Amino acid sequence: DPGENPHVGDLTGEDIAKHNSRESCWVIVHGKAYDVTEFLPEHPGGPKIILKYAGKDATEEYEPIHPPDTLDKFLPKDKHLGPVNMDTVQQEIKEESPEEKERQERIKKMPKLEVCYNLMDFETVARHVMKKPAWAYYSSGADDEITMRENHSAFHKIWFRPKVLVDVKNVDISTTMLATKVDIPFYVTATALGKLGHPEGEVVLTRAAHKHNVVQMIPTLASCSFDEIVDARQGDQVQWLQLYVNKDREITKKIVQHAEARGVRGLYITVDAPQLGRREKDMRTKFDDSGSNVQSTSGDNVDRSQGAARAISSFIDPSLSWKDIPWFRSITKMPIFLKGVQRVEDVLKAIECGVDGVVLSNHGGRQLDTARSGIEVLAEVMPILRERGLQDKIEILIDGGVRRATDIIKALCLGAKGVGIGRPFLFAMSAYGQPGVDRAMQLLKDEMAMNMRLIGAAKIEDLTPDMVDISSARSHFVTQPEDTLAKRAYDALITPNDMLK
Ligand SMILES: Cc1cc2c(cc1C)[n+](S(=O)(=O)[O-])c1c(=O)[nH]c(=O)nc-1n2C[C@H](O)[C@H](O)[C@H](O)COP(=O)(O)O
Repeated sequence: DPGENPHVGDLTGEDIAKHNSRESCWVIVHGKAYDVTEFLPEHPGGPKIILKYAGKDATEEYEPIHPPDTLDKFLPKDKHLGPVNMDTVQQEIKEESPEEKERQERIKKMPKLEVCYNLMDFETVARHVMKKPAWAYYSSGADDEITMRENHSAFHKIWFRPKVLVDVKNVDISTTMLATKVDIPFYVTATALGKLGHPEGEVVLTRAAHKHNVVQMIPTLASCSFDEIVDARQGDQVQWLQLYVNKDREITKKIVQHAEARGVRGLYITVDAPQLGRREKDMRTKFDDSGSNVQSTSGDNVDRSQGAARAISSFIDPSLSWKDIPWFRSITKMPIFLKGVQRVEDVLKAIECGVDGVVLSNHGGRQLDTARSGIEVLAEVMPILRERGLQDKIEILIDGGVRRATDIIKALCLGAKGVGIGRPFLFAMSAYGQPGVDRAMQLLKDEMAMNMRLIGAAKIEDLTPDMVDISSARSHFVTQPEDTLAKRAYDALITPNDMLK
C-alpha cells in the first residue's frame, strides 16, 4: 500500500546500475531515471560525459549546465522511466581531491564581504575560491585575451574635462533605458551557465537587479530555466531576453513569443557569435575532467573539446544575416536590439532596418580577439550619427570591461544610454552569493554619485561629449616618452659627479 511505503513501484539503484553501457545507458537526474541510450550520439557535450554516469546518479554534473526543463523538452517521454527510490542508490563517496581540500581552506580564510571596495576585489576573491572549471569559464576570453584586457584598459585612454563651481548638492543618477526607469545606467548583461558559480544560478542576479532597480538581461544559455528566471521577477521588475538564434527558426519563434507572453520587455539578438570563440582556459579545464574529454567518440564528428560553451552552442545559426531582421519584426512586438555590433557602418544598417537599438560590444572579449572595445567603437559611432542627425533614431548601449562608475560616466558622456556589466556580478555572486551582488551594485551607485559631483554634473542629461577627451581613444599602444633627465634625478645611484660627465 503506497501509504505505508512511498517507494512502492519505484526503480531501485540496482535496476539502474545494470544499464551502464553505450548499448544500454540509464541515468538518474533529480531522483528520476532516464534511458539516454539513443540520445548519446546527439548529446551536444558528446556521449562520454554521459557514459561517465551510466547506471548512476548524474544530478551533480547535470545541474550547472542544463536548465531543469531540458529533459522534458528534449528527451522523448517513453525514455522517462519514472521515480527511483534514492535510498537504494549507492551514492559515490567522492574522495575530496587535494585541490578541493585546498579550495575549502581558502574559502574559510576568504576576506569578509565588507573588505570588497570595488568590483575588481570580487574578481580577486572569486579567483581564489571558485572551482577551476567555473573560474575558467567566467574569466576566459578568446585566443590571447587581448580584447578582453583592452575592454578594460580602453577606459584609461579616455580622460575627463570636469566642470567646476556647478551646484551638485543634489545628484540624480537615475535614467531610462529602453523606456524603463532605472536607478543607475547599467544593466546585468547576459552571461551563460550561472549555476557554475552559484547553486541557485541566474535567479540570484534577478533578486539583486530587483533590489537595485536595474534591468536583467536573461541569457539563452542560462543554467536556470527561462520560466524560473521570470518567476523570480518581483513587482514591475523589467527583464530583457538575450537570444542566440537557432538553426531551427520554429524553436526561436517559440522562445521569442513565449518571452513576450511572459512580459519580457526587449529582445537582444546576439550577432557577434555565429560560432562561440576559442576560450582556451575553459577548454583546458575540460581536459582535466576525464569524463568530458569527448574527442574520441564513434561517429561523433563535432570537436567537443572546446569546453562547455562550444558544446552547448552547436544550435546557433551561422547563416543569420540582415535579411532575417524583418522576420523578427513579424514574430514579436518587443523592441529589437542587436547585441555585438562593432562598427559604425553596421549601426547605420541597423537604423535602416528599423532596429530599436544596438549594444556596441565584443562579447567581453570572448569572440573575435583584437576586436576593438565597446567604448572605442562608441567614440567612432556617435560623432557620425550626430553629423547625420541620426543620434535619436536608435538607442546605443555598450558593454565590456566596465569596472568603475567612471567607466559608465565616460560611456554616457559619449552618448550611450547605459552599459552592460557581466563578469563582476558573476564573480560577486560566486564568491558571496546575493549579498555580494548587492554590494557590487551599491558600490557602483556610491561611486556614480561621487563621480558625477566631481565631474560637475547634477543629473545624467548633464553628461555631454565635451566632458571627455578622447584624443587617445583610438591608440591601441600608448607609449610614454622616456623622461631620461627626470629619471637621472631620481636614480639614487647617480652622484653629482656623474652630472659633470
Ligand atoms: C563573462 C561572460 C560573458 C558572456 C557569456 C558568458 C560569460 C561567462 N555568454 S557565453 O558563454 O555565451 O559567451 C554570453 C551569452 O550566452 N550570450 C551573450 O550574448 N553574451 C554572452 N557573454 C557576453 C556578455 O553578455 C557581455 O558582452 C560581456 O560579459 C561584457 O563584458 P564584461 O564581462 O567585461 O562586463
